[in-house]
Amino acid sequence: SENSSDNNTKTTPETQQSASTNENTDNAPSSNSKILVAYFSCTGNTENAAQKIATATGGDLYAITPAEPYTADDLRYNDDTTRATKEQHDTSIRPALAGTVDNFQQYDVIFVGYPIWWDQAPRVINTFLESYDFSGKKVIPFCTSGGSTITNSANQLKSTYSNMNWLDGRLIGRSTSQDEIAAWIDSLNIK
Ligand SMILES: Cc1cc2nc3c(=O)[nH]c(=O)nc-3n(C[C@H](O)[C@H](O)[C@H](O)COP(=O)(O)O)c2cc1C
Repeated sequence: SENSSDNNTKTTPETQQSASTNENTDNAPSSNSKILVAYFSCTGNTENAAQKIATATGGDLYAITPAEPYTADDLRYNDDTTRATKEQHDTSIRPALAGTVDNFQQYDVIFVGYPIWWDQAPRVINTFLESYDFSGKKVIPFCTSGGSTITNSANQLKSTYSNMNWLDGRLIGRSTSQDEIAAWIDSLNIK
C-alpha cells in the first residue's frame, strides 16, 4: 500500500521546480526521488533487466557482488551438491558480499533484482538486504527466470523483511519492452 506521508511529494518547497524544468515525458527520467537499481546476476539476464530499469528511472546501477563469485559448476542445478542449490536449501546461509553501495542513505527508492533460484531469491539478496538500513525507503523487487513467476520469491522477501516498505515487483523477461517497463515504473508512483 502506498505511503500516505510520502516525503518526496513534488509540491514541497525545496523540491519544487518551474513547470518547464519539471515537465515529465515518458522516456525522460525526471525525478525528485533518488533511485538505486541494485541487482545480482551471474549470467547477464538480470543485469540486462536492471539496465532497462535504470534507463526508465534515471537511477544508479549497482551490482551486488558475492565475495566468492559463482562458477558455472556452482550454478548447476540438477545436482543437490552444487553451491547454489545447497545455499537455497538452507534459508540461514548468508554468502559474504564484496564492496558496498556508496552513500546508501541518499536513496529514497531501491530496486532489488535477482535471478530466481529454486523459486526463491538467491541468499546473497538476503545478505544485501541485511547489510543496509532500509527504513524510510521504498523497496521494489524484480527478477528474471527460466519460467517461474516472481510471486513466491517476492512474498518470501516481504515476510522475511516485513518492516520494509515493499512495492509490487515484477518479472522482466527477455521480451519485456522498454515501454512496458516505463509503464510499470509509472504505476509505482515513485518519482
Ligand atoms: C541454481 C539455479 C536455480 C534456478 N532455479 C530456477 C527456478 O526455480 N525457476 C526458474 O524459472 N528458473 C530457475 N533458474 C534459471 C534462472 O532464474 C535464469 O536463468 C535467470 O535469468 C538467470 O539470471 P542471471 O543471468 O542474471 O544470472 C535457476 C538457475 C540457477 C543457476
